[in-house]
This record gives sequence, structure tokens and C-alpha cells, in this order.
Amino acid sequence: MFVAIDGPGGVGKSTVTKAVVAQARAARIPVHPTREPSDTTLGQLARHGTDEYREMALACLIAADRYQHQEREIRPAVARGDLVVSDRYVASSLVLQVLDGVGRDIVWELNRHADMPDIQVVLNARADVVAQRLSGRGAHSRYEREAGGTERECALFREAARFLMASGVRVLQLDASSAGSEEVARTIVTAIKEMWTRGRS
Ligand SMILES: Nc1ncnc2c1ncn2[C@@H]1O[C@H](COP(=O)(O)OP(=O)(O)O)[C@@H](O)[C@H]1O
Ligand SMILES: Cc1cn([C@H]2C[C@H](O)[C@@H](COP(=O)(O)OP(=O)(O)O)O2)c(=O)[nH]c1=O
Repeated sequence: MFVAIDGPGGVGKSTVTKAVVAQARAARIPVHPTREPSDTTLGQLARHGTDEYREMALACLIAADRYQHQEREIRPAVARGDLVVSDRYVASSLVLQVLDGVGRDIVWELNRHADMPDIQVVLNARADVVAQRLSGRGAHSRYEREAGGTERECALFREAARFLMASGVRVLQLDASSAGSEEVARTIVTAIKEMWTRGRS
């Protein structure tokens, strides 16, 4: 089973992903945590290259890393029977590459051969709350440094959630404005357990 957790920078994805992994392990589910960009050489080029690479070049670099990640890590872990939990996936491209000036149709086409997650979590929150968390943690990328970026990012994640749902993906939209990360994680793990048990009965 494959779960992706996406949302604006600073909303709490990494924190919630760690809590989901811990709670799923406590429920004796074998978990393979991962993230995108991946921790390979290609992924590091993307993660640390958002100032150097832009638009189509970055969209292709991110997609290339995603296909490599899928082939080498996600599919083998799913085949072993692990729950794969990825901090960021295609939904992030539908927002960040679009913010970067690439049309959504082109981003979607570049990602056409990417396996869709069994559950796509879109973690969102009020833009002022996200901006505050981001300033507390410090910006990690060009997108996070741009003024007014958070508001557009939050709105685009809502749009991406609708787009993915319309494309047949099971999307779980959660608001992390006032809920703590453990509470958000519990909601996600409940949805995972439901599907996990069904898949094994
Ligand atoms: N549910 C939450 N409530 C309050 N603060 C949170 C919550 N989730 C994360 N944080 C804090 O917000 C900041 C950004 O979280 P992080 O997990 O790094 O976000 P992301 O991975 O989405 O960029 C961190 O300082 C983290 O401790
Ligand atoms: C997954 C993904 C990441 N990125 C970029 C956004 C970020 O600048 C960078 C790293 O992701 P990010 O999760 O923000 O890194 P950190 O763990 O440091 O907070 O990769 C895209 O542009 N598109 C994508 O689809």
C-alpha cells in the first residue's frame, strides 16, 4: 500500500509523516518511510537545486527522480508488503511546478506513468498559520522565500486535491491549522488501517 502526504511548505508534512510512521509501526504495520525529492544523487540534485533549476528543467528533474524512486524503491517496498509513506509526491508537482510557470497539463503529462497513491493526503492549513510555522522553522527553498507564496501555495493545493479526486485518486484533505501533528496522524492511520485490513481479508 502506498500513501503520499503533500501540502504547502511549513504546514507540517515532515512532522506528521514521522508520527504516521510511528503510529503505524505501533499497530504492527511494516512501514517504509520515504520522501521526494528522494535521497539519491538525482533527488539531492533536485532538493538542493531549486535556485539553479527552474520551470521545465526542474519539472523534468523532479519527474526523473520520481520514476527512479518508483522503480527502485516504492514498487519493491509495496511488493514486499510494506506500507510506503512518502513525504511529498505528484501533488507537490501539480502545485510547485505550476507556481514555477509550467502548465498543469504538462506537469500531469510528465507524471503520467507515476503510480498514484492508494491514499493521497493533502495537508493544508490557513495561510497565516503556515506562514508562521515557516518563519519559525526557516525557509528551505526558493518557493518558501517568495512573498505571498504561501497563500498561492495553499490555494493551489486545494485545487490539486480537487484535480486528483476528479482523476480518480482517493484524496484525504486535512486541516492542520489547529490540530496537533499526533491528532492529524491518527486520522491518517485510521484511514490506512481501514484499507490495510480490507486488503488482507
Ligand atoms: N500540527 C502542528 N501544529 C503546530 N505546529 C506544527 C504542526 N506540525 C508541524 N508543526 C511545526 O511547524 C514547523 C514546520 O513543520 P514541518 O514538519 O517541517 O513542515 P513541512 O514538512 O510541511 O515543511 C515545525 O517547526 C513543526 O514543529
Ligand atoms: C516533490 C517535489 C519537490 N519540489 C521541491 C520543493 C522544495 O524546494 C524541494 C525540497 O522539498 P521540501 O519538502 O520543501 O524540503 P525540506 O524537507 O527541506 O522542507 O523540492 C518540487 O519543486 N516539486 C516536487 O514535486
